[in-house]
Amino acid sequence: MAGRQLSRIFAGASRLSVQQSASTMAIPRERPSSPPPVTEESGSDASTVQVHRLNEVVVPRPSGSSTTTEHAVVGSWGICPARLGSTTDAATVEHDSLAADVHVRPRPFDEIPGPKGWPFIGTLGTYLVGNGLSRIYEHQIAFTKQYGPIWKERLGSLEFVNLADPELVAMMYRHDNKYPMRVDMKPWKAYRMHRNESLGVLTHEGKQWHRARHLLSKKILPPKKVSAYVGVINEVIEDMVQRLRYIRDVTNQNGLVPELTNEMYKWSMESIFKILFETRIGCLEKQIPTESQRFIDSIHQMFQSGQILFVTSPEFFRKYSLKPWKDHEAAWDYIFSFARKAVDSRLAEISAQSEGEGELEADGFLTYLLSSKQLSMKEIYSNACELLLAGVDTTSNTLAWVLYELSRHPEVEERLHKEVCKVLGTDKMRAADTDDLAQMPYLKSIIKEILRLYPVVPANNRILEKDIVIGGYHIPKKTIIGSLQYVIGRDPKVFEDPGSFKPERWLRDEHGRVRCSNSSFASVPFGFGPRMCIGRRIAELELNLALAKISQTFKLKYLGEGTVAPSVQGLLVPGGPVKVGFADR
Ligand code: HEM
Repeated sequence: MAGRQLSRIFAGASRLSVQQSASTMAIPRERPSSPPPVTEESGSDASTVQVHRLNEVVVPRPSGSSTTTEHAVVGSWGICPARLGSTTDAATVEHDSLAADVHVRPRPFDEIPGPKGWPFIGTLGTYLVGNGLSRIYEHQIAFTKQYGPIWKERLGSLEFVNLADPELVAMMYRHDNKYPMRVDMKPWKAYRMHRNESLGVLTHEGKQWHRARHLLSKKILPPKKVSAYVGVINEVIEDMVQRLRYIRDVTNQNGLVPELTNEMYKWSMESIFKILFETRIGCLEKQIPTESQRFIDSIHQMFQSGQILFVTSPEFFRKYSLKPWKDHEAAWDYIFSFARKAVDSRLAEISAQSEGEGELEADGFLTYLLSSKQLSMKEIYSNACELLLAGVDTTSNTLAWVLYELSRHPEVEERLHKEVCKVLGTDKMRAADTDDLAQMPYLKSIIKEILRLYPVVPANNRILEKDIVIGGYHIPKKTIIGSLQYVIGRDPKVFEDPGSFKPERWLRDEHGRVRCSNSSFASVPFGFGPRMCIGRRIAELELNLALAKISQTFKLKYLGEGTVAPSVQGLLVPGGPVKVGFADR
C-alpha cells in the first residue's frame, strides 16, 4: 500500500495508544462537537482562539503524575494570545473553567515521564520487536496507561512529547505558530535538493509554505469551490461501482471483491488525479494502462524506501549509493516525470485553447494554478505531486474501513439506505450533490465515526516556535509535540463505549449539539488550524458521495472470519484483507 510513511509526513511518528485520560482534564461542560469551521477566504480553520487574560490561562496537570502543582501558567511563557484571533465558545468555556492558581510554576521538561527505551535508538527498539511498528498502538496503550496523558520518548534521533488527552491537544493547536510546523520529511527534501526540484505545501515551511497554501487552498478548501468537483467525483464513483461489479462477477464467490483495499486505492487515485490534473488515467478500467500502473508502483516504492531514510539519514544512504536511497530516488523520478507530463499536456491544451482552438475550461484545479502564474513550473510540479500523494491512501483506506464496518452492521447499513432513498428517491442512477448531502446527517456521522475509530493519520504533530506549558510541564520551543488521535478516539473517558461502531453518537440533538464527547478536540482527524488538511473538503466530498452511491447500489455482507485489526503502515490501514460481499439492490 502506498502511503507507508504518511504518518511521518503528517505525524512524525505515530504514537498510538489508548490513554488514561486525566480526570482533572475533563471539563464537564457542553462544547461544540467540532472545532470552529473553515473560513472561505483563508481556507483555514478558525483555529484561533482568543485567550482572554494573559497569565490566566492555566493547564491542569495530569492526574496520577503529580504530588504538588495542579496548574501551570501558559501566558507567562511568552505565548502571545493576541495573535490567536477570534473567540469561540469552546475556548472561552475551557479557559474560564481552568483559570485558577496562576502563580504555580510548571515542572521542568525532564520530569515528563516516559519509557527510557534502548541505548541510541530509544523506543524504536521496542517497536521493532515482535509485530514491529505496525502494532505500535499496543505499546502506546501501555505507555499511556503507565505514564498518563503526557509522556515523552526518544525515537531514534528524535524526541517526542506525546499528548493523549483532547484538552492537551487543544493547547498544542491553539498555540500554533503563525506558520505551523510539523516534523521534517528528510528524504523528500533530500530528493528535491539533489534533483533541484521545488518543495510543495506539505514540505515547505514559513512564508513559502504560506504562499503556496494560500494559493492552493483558494481552489480546494472553500465549500463553494469544492462543490464544483461534484460532477467529476461522481463520474469516477460511477466507474468504481461498475468495476466492483465486474470484479465481483468475474470472481463469482458470494459477491466477494478480492483485494478490496487495493480497489479503493484505484478509485481514490483516479478521483484525485481527475480533480487535480483534469485527466483520467484509467485506474478503473479492466486493464490498467502500463504507465498508470507504474505510477502507482512508484508511489509504493517511494513510501517503502523512504521508511528507513526517515528515521536515519538520507544523506548517508545517498553518499554510499545504498539501495534504499537508489529506490527512493528512482521512485520519485518516475512520480515527477508522470506528474510533469500531466501538467505539461494540460498546459499545451490551455495554450491551444487560448489561441482560439477551443474554449478554455478555467474551472479545473490545474488550469487555475497554471493561469494564476503565481507559482513557477517547478513549484506546480511539486505541489501537484504532494497533493496527489496525500490524497490517495487517506481516502482509500477510510472508505475501506467504511465498507468493513457497514458490512458488519446491517442495522447501520439499513438506516443509511433509508436516509439515502429518502433524499435521492428510488432512482438508483440519480447521483447525489451537495444539497442532497446536506440532508444526510446519518451518512456524515458514519464517516465521522470511522475517522474516530480508524483515523487514517493516527497522530499529528507540531513544532512550536516558543516555549509552552502543557499538562503542567514546561516544553521548550522546537520540541516535537505529538497528538495521539487514535488513542483519544478509543478512550472510554472521552467516548462512551469507544470500541463500538455507533455513528448515531455524532448526530446533533434538537439544540444542534453533539453530545458524544465533552471536548471539541476529541476527534480532529484532519488536524487543526491554518495547517490542517488542505484536502479535507475534497476528501469529505469524495467519501460522502461514494458512500451515498454504494448505499444506493449494493447491499453488503461481511465474508471475513473475525475482525480486522488496524495496522500502522505509516497510515492506519486495515491489517488484513477486508472481505466484503456486494449484492445488487
Ligand atoms: C480521509 C482523508 C484525509 C485525512 C484523514 C487527512 C488528514 C490529514 C492530516 C491529519 C493532515 C495534517 C494536518 C495538520 O498538520 O494539522 C493533513 C495534511 C495534508 N493533507 Fe490531508 N487528509 C485526508 C485527505 C487528503 C486529500 C484528499 C488531500 C488532497 C487533496 C490531502 C492533502 C493534504 C495536504 C497537502 C496536507 C499538508 C497541508 C499543509 O501542510 O499545509 N489530504 N491531512
